[in-house]
Amino acid sequence: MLYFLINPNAGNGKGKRVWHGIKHAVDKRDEAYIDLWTRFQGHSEELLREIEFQKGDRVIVIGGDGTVHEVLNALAEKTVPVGIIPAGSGNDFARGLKIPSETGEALHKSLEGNVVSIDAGFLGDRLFITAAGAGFDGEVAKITNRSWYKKWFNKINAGHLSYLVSVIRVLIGYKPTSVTLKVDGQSFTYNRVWLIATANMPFYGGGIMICPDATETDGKLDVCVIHGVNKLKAITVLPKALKGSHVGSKGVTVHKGEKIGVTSNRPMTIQCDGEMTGSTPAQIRLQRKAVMVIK
Ligand SMILES: Nc1ncnc2c1ncn2[C@@H]1O[C@H](COP(=O)(O)OP(=O)(O)OP(=O)(O)O)[C@@H](O)[C@H]1O
Repeated sequence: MLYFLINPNAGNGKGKRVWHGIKHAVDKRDEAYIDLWTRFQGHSEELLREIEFQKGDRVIVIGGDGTVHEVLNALAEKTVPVGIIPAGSGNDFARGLKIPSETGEALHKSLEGNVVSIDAGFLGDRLFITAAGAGFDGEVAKITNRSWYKKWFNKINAGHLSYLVSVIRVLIGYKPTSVTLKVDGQSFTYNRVWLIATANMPFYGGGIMICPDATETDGKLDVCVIHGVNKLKAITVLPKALKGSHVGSKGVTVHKGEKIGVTSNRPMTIQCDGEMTGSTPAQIRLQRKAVMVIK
């Protein structure tokens, strides 16, 4: 069975529009399908956990990173391949997998693409697929998801600008803190830490290439620490991250590992796949080949 999991409100209504745009093509195919519609946060997980999947079943998500995050959490223990038709405002998961942003092409890819197993990160028992970040990016995720302007920017198809506005807002009041980072048992202490991003895939925050070398099949998490710089310098580092050219700059250190521990002097807000998920201290680990995706 083919399951379409649709978040109608992803991308401020784009999810619904995308489904209506492809329904005719889906109906014309021979394969039976069921369309599942999410109604609230967490609903994807409820819907999918009720299904007894059979061999050969697939789930195609129409939504953004938040919906993908929920779907993969529900399917982590199961061998059900997941395709994606991007309909959110950030779509970092689709971008990282090089899924076309054009709906028809993404549908074709979801139906005919290759099934591959990819790694996932875990913060406790919560799975993340793109990145988990503590500090500055956690605050940005928190205020973006609560903001009035996210809807507004989505309406004009400029979802990434919501993150940019939030970055500026957080930058004004953010106070960096000292952090002890443990990477596979080795300890590192950093002062004036702005953020620690633990990435399974290169992009987060709507196209920011925070860990350009992160690969979802290498059995490692890439950890980017931005530290030891004042606000003025941090302002110059952050825009470089849009292209991944911040790596190598003063105040940017990258590690790779499977088990990451973060403790900080002041609690740092944590986001997983763009959703606020608590605060430090945190234990993060990589699980190899944890989920199956279609790409
Ligand atoms: N019917 C619904 N109404 C409101 N929110 C919903 C609904 N269905 C799911 N959600 C929640 O909407 C949130 C945002 O969804 P999603 O991340 O897919 O879209 P987005 O925020 O526009 O895109 P992105 O995360 O890529 O920026 C998710 O946390 C999801 O649980």
